[in-house]
Amino acid sequence: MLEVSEVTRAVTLPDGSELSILRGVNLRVFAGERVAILGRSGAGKTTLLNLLGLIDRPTSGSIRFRGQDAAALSEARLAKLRGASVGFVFQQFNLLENRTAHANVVMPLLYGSPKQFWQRERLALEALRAVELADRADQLPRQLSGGEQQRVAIARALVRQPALLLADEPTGALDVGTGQLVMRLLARMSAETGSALVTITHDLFVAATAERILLLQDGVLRECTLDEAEQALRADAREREATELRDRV
Ligand SMILES: Nc1ncnc2c1ncn2[C@@H]1O[C@H](COP(=O)(O)OP(=O)(O)OP(=O)(O)O)[C@@H](O)[C@H]1O
Repeated sequence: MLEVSEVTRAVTLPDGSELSILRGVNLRVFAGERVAILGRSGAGKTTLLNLLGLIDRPTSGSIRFRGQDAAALSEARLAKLRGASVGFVFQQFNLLENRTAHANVVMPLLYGSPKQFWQRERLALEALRAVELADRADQLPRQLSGGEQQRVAIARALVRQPALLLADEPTGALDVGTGQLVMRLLARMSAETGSALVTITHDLFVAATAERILLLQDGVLRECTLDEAEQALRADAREREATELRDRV
């Protein structure tokens, strides 16, 4: 479904030097799979998410999405593919504040197929029912708890039945218990809809809910067990602490 080969991403800093963020990322995600990408702060997780979600283009390497080479598509075709095939869930929910839960979920359907457009009211209500929030459809985000807002965001992400659901620190703004409920809901929804779920996180508990764990470190991705990921993150943290101490003295 998604095939990433030897992808690099570099940015030019204000002083003219190049910062190499991703140095040769390889990844295959199959339909319906649940994958976690784990990495410490600054490892390049958001940079990678923007590439997987067809928001940015790589500096080099290739991204194939459902058999199509992303590099060969115009901006307009890429945006169309993204709208139809990728759903996003963010740490801060990103709901429109002055729109009801139902109106938020309707939003992506305004840009959908003619059938999705004409059936938008019903489809949005069904999506809210799937996350058990149909009875809160007419409420504004501020009238909902954090966990409920994230469930609305999940309904919005899935309402066009995307092949890929990308979740960026989806539990980051929630307490532990609510975060677990949200992760269980994401796993259930991905199983029910057949969407692949790629969750980007620095939280080992969140990563533990995936079928496959990949660690982003030194600009590359490698598959690992939860124990290996934990050790690598600990070693990273120790190294950073030592550097900070050295810089202070
Ligand atoms: N456009 C840019 N210009 C300069 N530096 C950038 C740019 N984009 C990313 N970076 C740097 O690249 C590194 C990776 O950034 P990124 O946001 O992808 O990390 P992350 O793993 O998502 O971090 P966090 O978990 O803290 O959000 C960081 O050091 C960041 O400062």
